[in-house]
Amino acid sequence: MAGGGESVWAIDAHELVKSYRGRRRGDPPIRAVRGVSLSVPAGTIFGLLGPNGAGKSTTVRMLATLSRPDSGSATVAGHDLLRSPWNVRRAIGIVSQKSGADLDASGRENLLLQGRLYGLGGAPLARRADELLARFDLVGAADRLARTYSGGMLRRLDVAIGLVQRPAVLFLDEPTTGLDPHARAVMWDEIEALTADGLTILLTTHYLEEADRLATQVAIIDSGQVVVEGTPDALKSELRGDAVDVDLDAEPTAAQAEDLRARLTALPGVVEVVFDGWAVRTRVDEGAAKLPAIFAAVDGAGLSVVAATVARPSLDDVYLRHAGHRLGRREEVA
Ligand SMILES: Nc1ncnc2c1ncn2[C@@H]1O[C@H](COP(=O)(O)OP(=O)(O)OP(=O)(O)O)[C@@H](O)[C@H]1O
Repeated sequence: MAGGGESVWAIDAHELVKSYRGRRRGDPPIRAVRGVSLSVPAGTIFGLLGPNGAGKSTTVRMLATLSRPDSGSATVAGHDLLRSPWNVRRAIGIVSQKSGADLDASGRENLLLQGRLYGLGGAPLARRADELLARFDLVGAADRLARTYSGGMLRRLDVAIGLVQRPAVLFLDEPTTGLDPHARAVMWDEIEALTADGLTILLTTHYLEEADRLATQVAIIDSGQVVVEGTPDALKSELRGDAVDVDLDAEPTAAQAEDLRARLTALPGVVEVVFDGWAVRTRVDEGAAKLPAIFAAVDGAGLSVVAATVARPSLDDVYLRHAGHRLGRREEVA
């Protein structure tokens, strides 16, 4: 018997495939997910990243039993997705991007309603609701209609609703889209704290910094396939060197650019030089230590430095390298 909890993997998916019918008759099928495999250790946060249409939602919908894979297999919380979908359903919580809260009910009522859907009731459910209201800092607003909540409060209520039945695995779809920076930081702390109780979270996000901050492991998905997977640090350390950007006092002429490129590439540790208008962007091993030599090269080419920055490669750079383009971000809706 497949019991929840004993498996090392909270989610173990192999070669999931899903196509949709084309929009019109005769259109080829849309291959939304083309062989996605994921292994998520219990008690960790796994970040699924990718642009619009990459196949993230389809992957999550399959793992959450909301859509049947064309082929492939998976276990979620130790239960086989295809053979025991009801067991999977009982072991998971889903927080979609669109709020699932009833705006005409209070926060507390929303939690009680969700609990009843899962067959809970009486004093244990009332206690669970109180516990979640306290955990998500909603005690003061517990008996107010959800429609009076701020965006951050509503998102916290959404997560609380997803947790009423104590799931082993929580699917969190873009939990901070549309939140202001303060509300986002609060939400990040809340999400991080959830894993302390052993909860496993599959987080889909457009924010690379969100995945970097929260996820133990990330997978970048593009055109229905995982293009790269690893810990944020391992992925970033694959990119050699620091990003050293130097703003110049003028756009270099072709001769100056050529001269500067030669001077820079002659320096030990410089692995890339790109001219970009009035700036020169370089990737340099131990970038901070090389700044004086870089400044001297700029001087030598007859140019002056206006400003310079040294940064470690970000998950953004990793994404660019593997997906071949920057991750498009959605407009923020406050
Ligand atoms: N029900 C559907 N019928 C037809 N095509 C669909 C359906 N759902 C998704 N698709 C298509 O499948 C592909 C993958 O979509 P999916 O929603 O999984 O991507 P996503 O990475 O979640 O994108 P987003 O970030 O926009 O939610 C897209 O080309 C999309 O248009």
